[in-house]
Amino acid sequence: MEPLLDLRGVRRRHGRGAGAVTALDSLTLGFRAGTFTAVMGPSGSGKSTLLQCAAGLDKPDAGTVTLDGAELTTLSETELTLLRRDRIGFVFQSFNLLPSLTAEQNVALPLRLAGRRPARGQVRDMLAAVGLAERGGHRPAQLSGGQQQRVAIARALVTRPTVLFADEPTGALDSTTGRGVLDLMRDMVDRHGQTIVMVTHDPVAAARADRVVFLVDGRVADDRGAMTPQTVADLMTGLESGLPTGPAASAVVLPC
Ligand SMILES: Nc1ncnc2c1ncn2[C@@H]1O[C@H](COP(=O)(O)OP(=O)(O)OP(=O)(O)O)[C@@H](O)[C@H]1O
Repeated sequence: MEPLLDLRGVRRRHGRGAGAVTALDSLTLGFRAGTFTAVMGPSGSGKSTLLQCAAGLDKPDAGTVTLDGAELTTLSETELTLLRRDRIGFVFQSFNLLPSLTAEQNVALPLRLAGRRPARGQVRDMLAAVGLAERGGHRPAQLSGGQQQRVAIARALVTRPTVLFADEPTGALDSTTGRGVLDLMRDMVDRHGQTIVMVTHDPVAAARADRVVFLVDGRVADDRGAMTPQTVADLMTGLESGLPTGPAASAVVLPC
């Protein structure tokens, strides 16, 4: 099966001259429809840059990013804006809800920005799908962190995006609340065939995914199917110390 999202030879450098940093180094990765992928790696390994390039929020210096047949790197700014608006959902660690709007208004925002009047019940159904049917009239300050992240997920999904990107979606939540948000994302994949790519530092979160991709220095150091939290943690320890450890050690490809 062709990947729904395909990055080929993606290179992204930040800064100029001697201080320039290679965040992504000829990275090639494909993501199939209806799968939940976790992206892990040491700090500075390029995880956020990967998400930003894949979501059309940042432009690679070289290589291609293709989303459902559309080659992002060839699109004009206007075309890219429309593609991001209609086909990409993004969830951040810090929720990024508008504080003056109710949960319902926050969820309706992407539709309104697209000039679309939400269909009757569309926003309420989305809030119900994330377990917040009764909270539509609440403002973010009246909701817990976990509830705010659910609103952010509802807002990201209301346009029925091709891919949902999540950058540390549980990073600001306690473990119980975080588990609830992960249950929700898992459910979106299992029941609705949503494609999700999530950056996380948390082995427990990564273990909820179908696949775990490990980055080191902007390259894929390992790429696995579903893993246990312990195996993820062992692999991460090996990558962070620069030495392979644990049962997964034989598959770790360390950078030269
Ligand atoms: N706007 C920027 N300007 C300069 N350097 C940047 C910029 N964004 C990222 N970098 C550098 O690019 C590299 C990759 O950064 P990135 O944020 O993608 O890594 P990350 O794996 O998401 O890190 P973390 O886990 O700490 O969030 C790092 O060395 C970072 O310092």
